Amino acid sequence: MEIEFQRVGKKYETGQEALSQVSFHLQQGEMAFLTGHSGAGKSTLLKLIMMIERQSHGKIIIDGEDLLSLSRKYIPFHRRKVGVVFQNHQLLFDRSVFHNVALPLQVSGADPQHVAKRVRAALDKVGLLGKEKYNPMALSGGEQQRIGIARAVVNKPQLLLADEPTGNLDPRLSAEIMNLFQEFNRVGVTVLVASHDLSLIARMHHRVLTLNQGRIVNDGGFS
Ligand SMILES: Nc1ncnc2c1ncn2[C@@H]1O[C@H](COP(=O)(O)OP(=O)(O)OP(=O)(O)O)[C@@H](O)[C@H]1O
Repeated sequence: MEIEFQRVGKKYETGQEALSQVSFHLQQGEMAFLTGHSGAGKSTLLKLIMMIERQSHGKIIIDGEDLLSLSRKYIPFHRRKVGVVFQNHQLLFDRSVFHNVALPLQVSGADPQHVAKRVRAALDKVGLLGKEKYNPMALSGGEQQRIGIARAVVNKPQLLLADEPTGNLDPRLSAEIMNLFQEFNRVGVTVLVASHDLSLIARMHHRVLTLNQGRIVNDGGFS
């Protein structure tokens, strides 16, 4: 899935200008990192892609569609094409690993056999197939994050977004999580990861978009 930002700005109702004149183009199947100081606008940029927020200026084209031209009714369809991973993985601790991963499919009304097949395939990809019946609470932080990733990919999204997905993890687990993203990218998924872990980003050798006070100040490879 292709993403294009053309001079995008976002001003919140509070008057806070979170993004300004942001332009970039992420090709179908590309992987990139988004970095910058706290408050630089990383989460806002991801929220615009997910249509949780709407831009105040400029144009966002995703999968050939101008997001401003999409009506409210279309938002759930748009979101289904995008998998999202958060730092605090937002798991339900009163449900099993299986049910946590199944959630997005159940919301879209898929039949139970299809759900079971997709959930197992997603758990297999993140190395948690043997733990489907566990309560997420019984799993380690790294494993919990992998449940979040399985849930993000269970719909087979063409685009995977992550907001500080390694925030609470040690360096080894963080590298494992990043490798997982890389594997999804290898099979054609477009991946955009917001992170402030510069040393980890440097080791991944992907494109890096750097935000500073809402503006892109660098766009390039990490040398
Ligand atoms: N809903 C909102 N209403 C008003 N201002 C907001 C809102 N969300 C974010 N902001 C402001 O917009 C700016 C960018 O915030 P954003 O969360 O996008 O940054 P970030 O780079 O993701 O930061 P962090 O790494 O701390 O999560 C900040 O000044 C923030 O306070």
